[in-house]
Amino acid sequence: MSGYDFNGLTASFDGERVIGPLSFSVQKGEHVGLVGKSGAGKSTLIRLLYDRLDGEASLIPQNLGLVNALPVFHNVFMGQLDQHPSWYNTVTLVRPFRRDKDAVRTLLRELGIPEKLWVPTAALSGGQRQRVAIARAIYRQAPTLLADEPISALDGPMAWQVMAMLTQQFATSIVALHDVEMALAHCSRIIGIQDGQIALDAPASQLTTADISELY
Ligand SMILES: Nc1ncnc2c1ncn2[C@@H]1O[C@H](COP(=O)(O)OP(=O)(O)OP(=O)(O)O)[C@@H](O)[C@H]1O
Repeated sequence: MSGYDFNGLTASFDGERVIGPLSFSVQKGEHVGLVGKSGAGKSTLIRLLYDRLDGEASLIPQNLGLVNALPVFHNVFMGQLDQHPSWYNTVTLVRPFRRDKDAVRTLLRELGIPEKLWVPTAALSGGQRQRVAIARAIYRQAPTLLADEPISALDGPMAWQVMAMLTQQFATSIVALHDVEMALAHCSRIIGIQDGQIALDAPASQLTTADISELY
């Protein structure tokens, strides 16, 4: 894979255009930070990109998409559901295999919540739930990450650690971020969205927070 060409992206709600038409390319190895004010269209764009990548990407949606009644282990394992035969997934629901338990426990340890392995996600805090969705995305082992505000519920040091982990684990990423400084520190390229259009597209190394603040 050398990268992705996204052409003619559009989205409308109730007949009103909220994205595009816009086009851009992402090279393998790029870590793109999507920034822009609330309502600019970042979440809608992430969903469009996810549809275009058709299963090739790991997704961390803003609403997390966890199954509250199931333990953390099973929520993380879901990242690989489509990579196993159905008998394997059925057995895992009742009696998970040791190698999967070990792999998920290791991930949770890196994310600071190893003791939550068998806790239903309904019983977790917002930041802990967010880390379960992050673990599920990493567990999928896709080459590319699409994430919508993946660190919004994490405190400073954990948010920093998770962003470093995500850019290390995924060869390529496109991540919507409210935190402009975090985007500048962890992303190689910044795309600014304004009213559903690309208003800024530049290497992070050439931008300051003041450049980006013009979008808000
Ligand atoms: N399901 C929906 N039905 C109708 N309008 C929607 C829907 N989802 C999003 N919109 C509209 O589309 C526009 C873009 O929304 P979107 O959630 O993509 O913005 P965003 O940049 O991700 O905002 P935030 O930073 O607050 O998450 C907004 O005007 C919003 O009101």
